[in-house]
Amino acid sequence: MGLLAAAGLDRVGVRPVPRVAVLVTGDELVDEGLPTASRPRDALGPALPGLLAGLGADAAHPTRVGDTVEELTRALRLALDVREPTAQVDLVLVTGASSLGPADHLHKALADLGAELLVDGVACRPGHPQLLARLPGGTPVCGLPGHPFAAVAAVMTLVAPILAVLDGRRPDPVTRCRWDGPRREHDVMLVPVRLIGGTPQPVGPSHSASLVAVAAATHLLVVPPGSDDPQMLRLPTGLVH
Ligand SMILES: Nc1nc2c(c(=O)[nH]1)N[C@H]1C(S)=C(S)[C@@H](COP(=O)(O)OP(=O)(O)OC[C@H]3O[C@@H](n4cnc5c(N)ncnc54)[C@H](O)[C@@H]3O)O[C@H]1N2
Ligand code: MOO
Repeated sequence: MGLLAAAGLDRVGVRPVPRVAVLVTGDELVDEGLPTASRPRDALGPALPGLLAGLGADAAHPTRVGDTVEELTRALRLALDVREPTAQVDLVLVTGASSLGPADHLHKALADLGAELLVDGVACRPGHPQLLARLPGGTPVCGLPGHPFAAVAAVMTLVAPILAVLDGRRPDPVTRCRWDGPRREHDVMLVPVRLIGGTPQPVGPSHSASLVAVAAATHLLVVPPGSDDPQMLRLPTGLVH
């Protein structure tokens, strides 16, 4: 504002920050205490608002949704059925329901709502069970994998460009680096790294179920099969702060 005033600009165009509804599925998830193998802590409810804020979006309070198609369909309807114009959402994210397991109900819920499926799976690791659909009113829905690092990878590659468009921003220019680290034979590999002296260094073993490596990283490398000059995506600080 100070810069605008100093430049003598009395009128400027503004856009509202894109609003995102986050629906977290998973009856096995717990919200306090130490996790066990069968009862993991919900890591995405706490992680996504900060990560999305770092990408320029407002995702206030994630909603926990039970693992039935009826509950998910109802939650999607509720997220969209907001009368107050300033509270309407521009994008809906659903975690942990886009794969093909018995508790993965997003495909069915979207079909019941008459949504158009635009992307159904992406050839990347982690994060392949991600999807993009458009609901009849036009609102986009992204399905994010339940594994926390896989979900962050999907946010950085699928959700971030959608937010940039909703926000009227140009996509960030593509930044590349040299890379002689691991890559996959068939899928794009997403590797959390720290930039040290301009060179990307992997931040230890990264597993799709763990946020440890990506929380310590500054960038995510997008390494296609056979590539030695992958694209670097800068991770917003919101993931760790
Ligand atoms: N039949 C198939 N099954 C699976 C496939 C597949 O292609 N076919 N892909 C596997 C991969 S890879 C991933 S990733 C997962 C993603 O599936 P979902 O998105 O449906 O996620 P869930 O199965 O619900 O969860 C996976 C894992 O992550 C834990 N989880 C879920 N939500 C959270 C959260 N908010 N915080 C922390 N941890 C979470 C959940 O308990 C599971 O352990 O699908 C595979 N299966
Ligand atoms: O998308 Mo899954 O992460 O590849 O574990």
